[in-house]
Amino acid sequence: AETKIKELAKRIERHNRLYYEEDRPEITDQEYDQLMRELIELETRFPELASPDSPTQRVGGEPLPFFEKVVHKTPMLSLGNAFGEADIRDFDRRVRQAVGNQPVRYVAELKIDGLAVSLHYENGMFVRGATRGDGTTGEDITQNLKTIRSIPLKLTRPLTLEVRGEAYMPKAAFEKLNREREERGEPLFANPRNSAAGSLRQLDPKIAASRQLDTFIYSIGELQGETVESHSEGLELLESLGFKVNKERRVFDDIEELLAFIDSWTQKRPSLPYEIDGMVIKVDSYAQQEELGYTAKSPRWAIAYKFPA
Ligand SMILES: COc1nc2nc(N)nc(N)c2nc1C
Repeated sequence: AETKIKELAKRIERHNRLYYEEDRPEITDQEYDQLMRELIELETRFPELASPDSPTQRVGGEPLPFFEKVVHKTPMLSLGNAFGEADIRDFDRRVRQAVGNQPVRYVAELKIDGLAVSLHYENGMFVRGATRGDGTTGEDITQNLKTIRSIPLKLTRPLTLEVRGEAYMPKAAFEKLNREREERGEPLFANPRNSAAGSLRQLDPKIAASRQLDTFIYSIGELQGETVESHSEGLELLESLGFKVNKERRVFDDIEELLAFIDSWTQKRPSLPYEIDGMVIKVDSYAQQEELGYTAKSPRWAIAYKFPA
């Protein structure tokens, strides 16, 4: 049975890759569902042979009676806001003052309009995921997060770490979901952010599994034994570990070019397949981030530029 389970899992993973990443499935949905049913049946008969990163984890198990609480090891902070160019220049001035006029490199990233989540891995295995909650205590939504295919169940290396990012619903999935709800006479979701939040707060993971949710990971927590000097390197490491990291990020040594980049995204925003509500600008150097530190609720080394509503 063990070889059968391993072989079935491999076949299903290959079909997942063909379907989700290369968009060229080789088998019909019915054949795929048959393979999945076989694997679920074998894992039910031999639970000790079911691996935690089995593709059956993606379909969601039994509904939970309630969500456990999770106390975040380090609080999930919010970002200070900038509403215009002047605020960004003020931020830049404050940063340069605080680091004693060393050269400063920034990373500018898209600010995805979704739900902040924290993902905890032990020896490379996804063990727990939680919502931000009030920043200190969130809800354990591990079962729901396991159904999001862009969240790796097993990293490419057996590292123990925590990462944070945004879970979101692509615009197309949001529109399709609302069309289906309209046909069923159900209330519509107001926007992709609400539908992502609503989907991840369901006690029944099969609902989250049906909602085509996705993620972009944007920060890496404490990490033993790795020497990563900057945020941009951290994002490269996250990609190499198997996380989905947004590609529309760029580093800047010059604030004028950064401002032009922000302007360009203000224009290009409608063309994105997901909603963003701004940009996030971060000091790239971890050493400088340390020097800058935090206020009671936000890092001094980052700021969120909010697009005009
Ligand atoms: C460092 O803290 C953060 N970084 C972020 N980065 C991006 N791209 N998007 C966010 N929403 C975000 N939020 C926080 C609290």
